[in-house]
Amino acid sequence: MTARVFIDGAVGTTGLEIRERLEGRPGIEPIILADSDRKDPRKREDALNSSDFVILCLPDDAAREAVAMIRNSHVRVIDASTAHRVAPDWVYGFAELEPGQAAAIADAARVSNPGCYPTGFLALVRPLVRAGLVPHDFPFSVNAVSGYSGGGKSMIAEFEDSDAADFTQTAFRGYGLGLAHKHVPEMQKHARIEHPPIFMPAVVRTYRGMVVEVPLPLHSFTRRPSIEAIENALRDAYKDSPLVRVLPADVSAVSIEEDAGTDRLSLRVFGNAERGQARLVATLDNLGKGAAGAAVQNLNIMAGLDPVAGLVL
Ligand SMILES: NC(=O)C1=CN([C@@H]2O[C@H](COP(=O)(O)OP(=O)(O)OC[C@H]3O[C@@H](n4cnc5c(N)ncnc54)[C@H](OP(=O)(O)O)[C@@H]3O)[C@@H](O)[C@H]2O)C=CC1
Ligand SMILES: CC(=O)N[C@@H](CCC(=O)OP(=O)(O)O)C(=O)O
Repeated sequence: MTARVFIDGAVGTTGLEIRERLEGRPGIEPIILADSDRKDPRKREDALNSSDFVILCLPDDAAREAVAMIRNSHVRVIDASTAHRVAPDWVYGFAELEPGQAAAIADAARVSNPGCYPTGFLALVRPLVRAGLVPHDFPFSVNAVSGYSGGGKSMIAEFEDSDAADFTQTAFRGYGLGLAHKHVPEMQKHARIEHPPIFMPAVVRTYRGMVVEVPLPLHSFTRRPSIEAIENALRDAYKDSPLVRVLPADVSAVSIEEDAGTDRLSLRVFGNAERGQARLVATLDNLGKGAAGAAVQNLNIMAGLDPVAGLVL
């Protein structure tokens, strides 16, 4: 059976990447509206109600609007936006996050794709909290840098189009300074931690890629876990995953390009045993496992296909 997949927002940054991953795949028929129709509410409503799957690659408000337009109970939705990531009636689309999560996604009618930064943070910390190695009331902090495609078409123009009103030549820009970034509730909820993490994001002058870091003062924890225990917990959590890799910390530097252009997520545990300090580092592509790769992985799981079909490993 061929699955009809409507991509709403197909000419946006994430939508285009999803199309690339679905093109020419057996068992999948992508539905894309013509440029003249793609914002026509009637045409969208028709497409939203006549597909097997809908992937929303829209700003949050437009994603909420699209969900409200769906009347056909057969239609299953994957939302790439922030709109439903902490909604209780949506399944969180991070297959590797919990035992049983892939099965929940496979059965779900509504799946919310994780945010790009939370993907790195949650992959690093959730297994440690689950195993009791880090207390659930620990005051986490997260440092992260992203390529500018993370901000979609408008941020791409800001960095590339010298005619854009907000054109910038900056190399590094820290933001989220009010500590109210839209990804924080999602990080807190799905890590199952007591306090919102202090999130320190930055955007840098490269198109795609991310480095997400979490520092851990192991000496301050009652169980004072070793660096090896932390790394082993992560290895154990992802031992069956083709996309999430735990790599040895045998490098002297980590670069943002490391997983750019792929759908992988790489984790490393650096540290200083004597000082009882660890530095957890995740690399990924904001448009790969951080967006389009995760959406296609979720579609594969929901449609009963090979979970990594169409993905770049
Ligand atoms: N970029 C990234 O790395 C990531 C993005 N996401 C999320 O994915 C979603 C899409 O982001 P991204 O692709 O970056 O954004 P873009 O701005 O690049 O693309 C959004 C697309 O949606 C279209 N659109 C806006 N409103 C409507 C509407 N009412 N009806 C139909 N189409 C509409 C836009 O049209 P037009 O072309 O005319 O502007 C545009 O093509 C967002 O919610 C974002 O938060 C999630 C993870 C990572
Ligand atoms: C560099 C940059 O600006 N990034 C975006 C997040 C990108 C993203 O993934 O947004 P969603 O997951 O919420 O869709 C931001 O910080 O708002």
